[in-house]
Amino acid sequence: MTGELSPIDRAKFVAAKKAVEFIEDGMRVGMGTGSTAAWMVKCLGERVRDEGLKITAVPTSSRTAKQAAEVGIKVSTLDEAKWLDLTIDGADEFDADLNLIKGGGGAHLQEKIVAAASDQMLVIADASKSVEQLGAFPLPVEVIPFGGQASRRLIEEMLEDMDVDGRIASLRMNGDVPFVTDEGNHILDLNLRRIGNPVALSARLNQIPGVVENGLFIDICDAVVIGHGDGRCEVLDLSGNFNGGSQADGAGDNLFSELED
Ligand SMILES: O=C[C@H](O)[C@H](O)[C@H](O)COP(=O)(O)O
Repeated sequence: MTGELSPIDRAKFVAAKKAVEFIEDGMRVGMGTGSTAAWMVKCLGERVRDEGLKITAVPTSSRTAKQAAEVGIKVSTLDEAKWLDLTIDGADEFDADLNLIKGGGGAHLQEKIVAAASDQMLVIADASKSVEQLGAFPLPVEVIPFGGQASRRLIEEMLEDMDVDGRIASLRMNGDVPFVTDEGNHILDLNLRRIGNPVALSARLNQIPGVVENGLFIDICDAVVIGHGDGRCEVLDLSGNFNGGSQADGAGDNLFSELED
């Protein structure tokens, strides 16, 4: 099955496989959204099926809920679970402080709510997501459809005031119509190129009335499992909970060779 994977999918797979090893029986687990998180859902489904692992699983999107059902994972809502032990999710970019850009798939609102309600957030990513400075990936901002033009103008004025590089907010489209999130909102993508002060930018964006949430995850992520195309993975852990505190451990692990079917 995994033998036909491209290097990028192999990297996502090994990161996901490694991450689900941290899930223990009885845990309440948040399941992220996206192509990397989809591997995690698949690997988790295998543990549920093969080991009888018992978990409370909370999806971060309708897409993930559907994938979970397909692999036999019963899902709960965050309100039913009340609080989570661990959330595993992908990211569009991460920096050395483990600040993130998320929302490339438009799911960052539910993802941020779920991650914030978790004791730990573990990100899974291929090595290309590692950046020195956030911002090359367009920053997603979820806005309510009402007054969308005014919100866009307020965002662009705020970007000008902050003197950032790119000041255009592009409405994300789905063919000929605006993309609609699970919460019925729209997404504006900010082409900033580099984000000098993510803390200030995030705070100012969220002060704009029509903004629901932006895709900057600051001080939320505890560790990143980084997958490589050759099957190696490593854990960048600032929390000490995932590899005993070293910053990059397991760089020599080749999970892919162990796991190839
Ligand atoms: O809205 C989508 C999520 O934030 C994803 O986790 C993020 O875009 C990364 O997705 P992928 O794993 O497909 O690159």
